[in-house]
Amino acid sequence: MPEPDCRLYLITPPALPDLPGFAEDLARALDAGDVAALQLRLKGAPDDVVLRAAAALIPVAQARGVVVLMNDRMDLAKKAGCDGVHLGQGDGDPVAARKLLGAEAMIGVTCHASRHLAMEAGEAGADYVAFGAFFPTGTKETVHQAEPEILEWWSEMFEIPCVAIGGITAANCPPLVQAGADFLAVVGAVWNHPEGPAAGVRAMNAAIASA
Ligand SMILES: Cc1ncc(COP(=O)(O)OP(=O)(O)O)c(N)n1
Ligand SMILES: Cc1nc(C(=O)O)sc1CCOP(=O)(O)O
Ligand SMILES: [Mg+2]
Repeated sequence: MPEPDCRLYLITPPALPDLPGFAEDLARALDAGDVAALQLRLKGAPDDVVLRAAAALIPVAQARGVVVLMNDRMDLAKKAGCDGVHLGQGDGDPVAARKLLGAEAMIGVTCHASRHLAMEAGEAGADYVAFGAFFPTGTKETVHQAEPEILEWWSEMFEIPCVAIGGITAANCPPLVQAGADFLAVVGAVWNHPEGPAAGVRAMNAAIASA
């Protein structure tokens, strides 16, 4: 099947108290539909916990053609054998990440709601720029609010893909898809879906396809 223009980018819940159980949930979620990428985002977890999670989850994702990015930490991305890293504005330099992880690595950069940050990230060699938060979210305290116009502007001006993030659900995502988001990054819409994560992936895929 051809890949859709806009794809789902899944981020792990902030903590994984039952790693074997989560690995099974992840496999079921990825088997339920189209997911382009998985980000390991275990905020505040010790390095050994993150590396153990990576060792359990990377094979599940990669076996299904899903690329795996480490959040925040280019050093752990390298150690764990991730396909790339997602860097926030305080998480390190994309140029240094490229040097460490190599030409094939996927490097994403948080740009909040800033055209300037996005152009800077593009010049630094980012493989995607991420804008958000588009909607209120219970996953993280956010201070920046983005509007769909920034996706429209970016996708008209630049070839580098853009990711939309923050409170995105099947119900509210159509304007982001229509504005040109290449990826929708979600936590709650999948992991907190009332019928389970597989249903969450199916709902997001259906909403993207009909947007
Ligand atoms: C795809 C994607 N976009 C944005 C973020 C946020 O990154 P950051 O601002 O560094 O915040 P934390 O995620 O580290 O709390 C992201 N993780 N992924
Ligand atoms: C990790 C993250 N970064 C954001 C940003 O705005 O940069 S919003 C966010 C949380 C995304 O989780 P959910 O899909 O549950 O809202
Ligand atoms: Mg970060």
